[in-house]
Amino acid sequence: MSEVVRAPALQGRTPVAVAVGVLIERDAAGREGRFLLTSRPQGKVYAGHWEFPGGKLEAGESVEEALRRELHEELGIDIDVAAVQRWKEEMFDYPHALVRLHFCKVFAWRGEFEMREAQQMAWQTLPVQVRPVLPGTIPVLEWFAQERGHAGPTHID
Ligand SMILES: Nc1nc2c([nH]c(=O)n2[C@H]2C[C@H](O)[C@@H](COP(=O)(O)OP(=O)(O)OP(=O)(O)O)O2)c(=O)[nH]1
Repeated sequence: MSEVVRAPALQGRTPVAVAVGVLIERDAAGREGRFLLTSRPQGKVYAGHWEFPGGKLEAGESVEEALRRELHEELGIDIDVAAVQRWKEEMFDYPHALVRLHFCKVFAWRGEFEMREAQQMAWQTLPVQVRPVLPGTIPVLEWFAQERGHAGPTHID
């Protein structure tokens, strides 16, 4: 994926805004544990690559509203917009699009997981065992490594 640029020269292009949900399990003491990855469905770019669930904002939507809609559409779960915690933003220049990823932490959801786009899901810790991971997902794994004091690889190439 050498053509993917993490810090692009923008050249006047407007990035596509994407809301990304980092669903994290917490223990009784509030310590963060496993996080959810899903595979990109067939028919999409990077089909089969693992990522955090989410998708593009529609007109007039906030990041939180888009995330609520996407998680419902893709996974069948419901979240409260007010409980979404903005975490980080990252821009990626893919061959198919320039995207601005709005990564949000989500700790609470309702409903049973249902893979509505025939994707797969996997609860993971570092190092991530599923592969291949989408390039735009790797920074998140690095942020987790920093937060958690994890040394060594974050995923398998
Ligand atoms: N969902 C998600 N998208 C990511 C991540 N990292 C990353 O670079 N992306 C990129 C891939 C895509 O170019 C874009 C998300 O677009 P998408 O095609 O999944 O969005 P969508 O569900 O709205 O798709 P569609 O309606 O256009 O079919 O963001 C990530 O961790 N999660």
